[in-house]
Amino acid sequence: MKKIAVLGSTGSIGTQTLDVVRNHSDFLKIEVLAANNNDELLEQQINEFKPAMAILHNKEAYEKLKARYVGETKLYYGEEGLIEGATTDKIDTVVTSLMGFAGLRPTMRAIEAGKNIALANKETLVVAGDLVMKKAREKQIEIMPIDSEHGALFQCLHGEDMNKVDKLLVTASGGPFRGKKIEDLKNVSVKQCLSHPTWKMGRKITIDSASLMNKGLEVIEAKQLYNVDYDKIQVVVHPQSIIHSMVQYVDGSVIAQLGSTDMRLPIQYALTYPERMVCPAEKLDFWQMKDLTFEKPDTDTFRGLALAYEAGKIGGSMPCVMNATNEIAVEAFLNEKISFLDIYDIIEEAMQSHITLIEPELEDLFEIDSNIRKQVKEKIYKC
Ligand SMILES: NC(=O)C1=CN([C@@H]2O[C@H](COP(=O)(O)OP(=O)(O)OC[C@H]3O[C@@H](n4cnc5c(N)ncnc54)[C@H](OP(=O)(O)O)[C@@H]3O)[C@@H](O)[C@H]2O)C=CC1
Ligand SMILES: CC(=O)[C@@H](O)[C@H](O)COP(=O)(O)O
Ligand SMILES: [Mn+2]
Repeated sequence: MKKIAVLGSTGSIGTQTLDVVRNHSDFLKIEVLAANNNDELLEQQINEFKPAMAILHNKEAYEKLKARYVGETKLYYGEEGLIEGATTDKIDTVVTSLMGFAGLRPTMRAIEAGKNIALANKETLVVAGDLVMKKAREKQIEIMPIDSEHGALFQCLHGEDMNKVDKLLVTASGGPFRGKKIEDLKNVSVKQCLSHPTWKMGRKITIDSASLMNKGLEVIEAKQLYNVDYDKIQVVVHPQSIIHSMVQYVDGSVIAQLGSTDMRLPIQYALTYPERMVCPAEKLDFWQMKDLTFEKPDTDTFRGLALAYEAGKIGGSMPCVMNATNEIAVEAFLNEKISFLDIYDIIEEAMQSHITLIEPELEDLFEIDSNIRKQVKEKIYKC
């Protein structure tokens, strides 16, 4: 029985992870659940899965739940609580389905405690991939990708010699504004940005998909997971999102992984690997399938991808700066404080004024992240 902590159990990936566990309860057991604010949904999850521990990051939400809860699950709060949940002896695997930089410390502490990671929280690898991967090697734990592209790459690379890889081909839907030009994007609304053409996801990643920043974060995530140079990672726009990614080998062969747009498939594979188990995700029907098409990304219009390649190639503390700025800018866009195109300008400005720290330690990254957030918030909310 695999014993699991789900950090971010009330979100898009978290709830789909619980569905996977529901379907394979003979193989997977939830021992820890954690969320930020959503005490009501967390309580329902506690009642269904009866974990040993549950955590709410937000203390007020924890106090509300604590006041009414009478069951046996132990309740915790705050970052301390998250770390307790990510490192407890009661689990062997942590699903990191939290959103953003908040995932970094619990993930790192889980690795230090020898837990395997099923990783959805790409921001962790973007900000501190060198340190995280080094610690994972030291502790000999597995980091299994949940992100659909990286799960696909894992399958396409499986058993192959990395020296024979010519390119990782990371597919992108292109988002809701594919084909649009800068002029068309000046006044796009939050609602327009949140209507992703193929995937149903949390709000932050959906905005990242619209700006192509999600693809940029994924390029850095791929570099960290598979140790391939940036010039060997190519993004291919594939609007149907049927091919989740591909690997081109030196002989010209391309191996692709295909599937329906249902995250339960990569989540389940990350949790049951090397087993393949039945999954309720819709099966592809090649008799019904229409065209599969491919395009080059327009990085002049959707600058998120270009900024991420730049940050990734510079390395050190630069991806941390890009990520922190993006998180604050996306939040401000969702709160209608800035326009969609402002997101790019804010990130670019922060990157230009940052002096890169070449080999940052974890605590350096926490300090840089916190300072950048403060600076960017001051700029956005003053004007
Ligand atoms: N959604 C998807 O299909 C995909 C997502 N990912 C990645 O997975 C991660 C999660 O995305 P998604 O599920 O869409 O996000 P959601 O916004 O839907 O969910 C985020 C979850 O994290 C919780 N959370 C946020 N901050 C904290 C915190 N400080 N402590 C504890 N819990 C916290 C939220 O709790 P609460 O509900 O209480 O706010 C919620 O459960 C992101 O890194 C994303 O890039 C990757 C590939 C696909
Ligand atoms: C489902 C998943 O893995 C998302 O990260 C997805 O890739 C987002 O779609 P885009 O290709 O539009 O960024
Ligand atoms: Mn993805």
